[in-house]
Amino acid sequence: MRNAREFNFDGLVGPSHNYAGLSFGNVASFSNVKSASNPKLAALQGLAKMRALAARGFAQALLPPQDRPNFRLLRSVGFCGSDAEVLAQAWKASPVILACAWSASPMWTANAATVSPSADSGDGRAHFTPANLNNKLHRAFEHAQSARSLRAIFSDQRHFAVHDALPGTPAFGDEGAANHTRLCASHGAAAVEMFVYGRVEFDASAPAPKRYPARQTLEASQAVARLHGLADERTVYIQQNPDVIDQGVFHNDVIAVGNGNVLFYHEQAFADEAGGLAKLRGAMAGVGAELEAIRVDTKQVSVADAVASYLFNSQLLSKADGKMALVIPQECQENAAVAGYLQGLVASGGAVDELIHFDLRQSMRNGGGPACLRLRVALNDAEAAAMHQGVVMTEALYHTLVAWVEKHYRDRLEPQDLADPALALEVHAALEELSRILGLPGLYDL
Ligand SMILES: NCCC[C@H](NC(=O)CCC(=O)O)C(=O)O
Repeated sequence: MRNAREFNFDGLVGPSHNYAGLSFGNVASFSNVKSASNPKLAALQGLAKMRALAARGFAQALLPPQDRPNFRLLRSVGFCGSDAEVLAQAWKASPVILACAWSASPMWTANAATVSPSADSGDGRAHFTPANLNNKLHRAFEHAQSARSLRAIFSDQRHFAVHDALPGTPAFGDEGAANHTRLCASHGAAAVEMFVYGRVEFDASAPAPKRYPARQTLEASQAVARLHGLADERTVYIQQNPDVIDQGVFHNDVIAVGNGNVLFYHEQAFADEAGGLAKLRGAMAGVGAELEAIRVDTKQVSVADAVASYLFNSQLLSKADGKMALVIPQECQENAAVAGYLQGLVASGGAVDELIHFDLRQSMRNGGGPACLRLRVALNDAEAAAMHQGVVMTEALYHTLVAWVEKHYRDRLEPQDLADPALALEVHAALEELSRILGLPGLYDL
């Protein structure tokens, strides 16, 4: 695969972004439950990141938000009547189910799908498997629109295959690219695909967390690898350390990030660090790449500081000069241990020589950092030309979307606002206009 570039598809934050405390095991989601959110600011913060990275020459695109509230979900669990009546009944009977139907969680596109570029797959096409996200009610229905959006953008079946999500049952718990990393010599070269799982459904003796749920199973990772036709010798499965899941590391991308031949990770990330790295090194030798492991010790940065600052939920981006930039949330600079560590990292002469930081506070308060907000899709020139162009970030699209956000988004949402039928009408109007802006007329089933 020549001339490949890695596109980052950031989630455009939807107009119903709110703090509902829906993600047990995600510390930020739980600590900010029922506080007031600012959807307008959230969307503008996300757009500012996309614009800045596009302006730096990184390939940048977006995935659209999803239709909310999810009336199909609300009606399927017995709320009935007009839309306004459905909202009123749900608010009275179960505000938490109502919040699930409103969640803007599709903004975290690292969980939208797992992606295997054409250089890795069995049939020379780029493969996408939307994640079923079945561990959480508010996320378990995202895959239908994720598949629809991906099929609209990657519609050319000569180049792309978008699968259906895995069966939505605990054995196949799948959280997408948040637990998946490619390690390779360059984006266009065949890579080793590393899948990190939290538990094994059919092996009761395998370690598992005790306090918080493990959302990704080995069985799901293996199924995705099969669907994508990945070669066994280039596929590595590594178990996440169950103790860090119990400390709030609900996805591997909260404690490790990889890019090119670099794996940046915390010493406690994996159940068997030495064994996992040996498997990676062996597989990478087969694709002519040598692993550069950047290991952060607990005495440098504790797991608690990693979770609070989201140091590892950063984007590692390859620059034209061969070095890498680390895209971090500003919380990293507000944490003394992490800020000190990062200063040393960029001064060390290693792969990472630049820090780019963003204010993503609105998303961070729900446990989503820079890496959660993006889905990586490595594409060669022919594939990049074949995908829908209306989602590629440009200065013009940025300004159009800022005006669209200013027109349609509220700057404050509190729990009781989710019972307001006017909000549902506002969201529909916004999404209808968005599908026109993006040039995707059939994007939503409105
Ligand atoms: N990759 C980051 C995902 C963050 C996401 N948070 C949430 O869904 C919080 C929603 C809320 O509590 O309102 C999650 O935990 O899956």
